[in-house]
Amino acid sequence: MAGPYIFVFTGTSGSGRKTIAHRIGTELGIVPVLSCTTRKARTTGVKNQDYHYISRDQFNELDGQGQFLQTATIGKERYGVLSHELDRPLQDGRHVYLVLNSEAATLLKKLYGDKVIRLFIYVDKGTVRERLESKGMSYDVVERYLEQYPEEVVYRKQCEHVIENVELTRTLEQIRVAIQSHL
Ligand SMILES: Nc1nc2c(ncn2[C@@H]2O[C@H](COP(=O)(O)OP(=O)(O)O)[C@@H](O)[C@H]2O)c(=O)[nH]1
Ligand SMILES: Nc1ncnc2c1ncn2[C@@H]1O[C@H](COP(=O)(O)OP(=O)(O)O)[C@@H](O)[C@H]1O
Repeated sequence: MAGPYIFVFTGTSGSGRKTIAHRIGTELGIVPVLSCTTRKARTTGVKNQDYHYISRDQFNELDGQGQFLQTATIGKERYGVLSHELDRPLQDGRHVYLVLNSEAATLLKKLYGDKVIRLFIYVDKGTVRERLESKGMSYDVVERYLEQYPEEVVYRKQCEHVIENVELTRTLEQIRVAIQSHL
């Protein structure tokens, strides 16, 4: 078996990256590496599945100790991946997956090279709005996602796989095939 690989789910916000990543990760036994965030959990997500939700003080303490591989400030909130959470499973020879924006995906690619496989997930803007509004996502978040869309969508050109998430079952099948082509 090749690897271990770092599968990075990236793409446009609200396209289904977290949903798809956790479904496929669980199915294929790939280790999730969750980011820490200072943002509050949303009622529309599965708490503790998406992030390690920590306080700003905790974040600053970990940051001061140099424990993060990288950090980002998005809006008013901070995000970061703990180095040991990524390196430990890799040292054990286990494949991992993360859900990250393009900035963090690019950094991982620079650091880990061919080990990193980026899966770019997207849907059109109208679908983002429709899906998120129907799930009760706040107006502000939906607007922010739509505003970021033009900037985020161009990153697909640099990713190893690009998949439009129209129908979930079909998307999962496409992702499964993409991942298994590396294993
Ligand atoms: N640069 C960076 N981005 C991250 C990290 N963790 C998560 N992200 C991305 O930052 C964005 C966070 O925005 P947010 O509105 O909270 O979106 P959501 O968590 O995807 O619903 C998403 O695109 C995440 O994939 C990280 O450690 N570093
Ligand atoms: N193929 C799909 N069809 C309909 N709804 C979907 C599909 N994929 C994901 N969703 C829903 O879209 C919303 C956004 O998904 P999420 O995984 O949070 O996206 P992201 O992580 O890219 O922001 C969630 O409510 C999720 O259940």
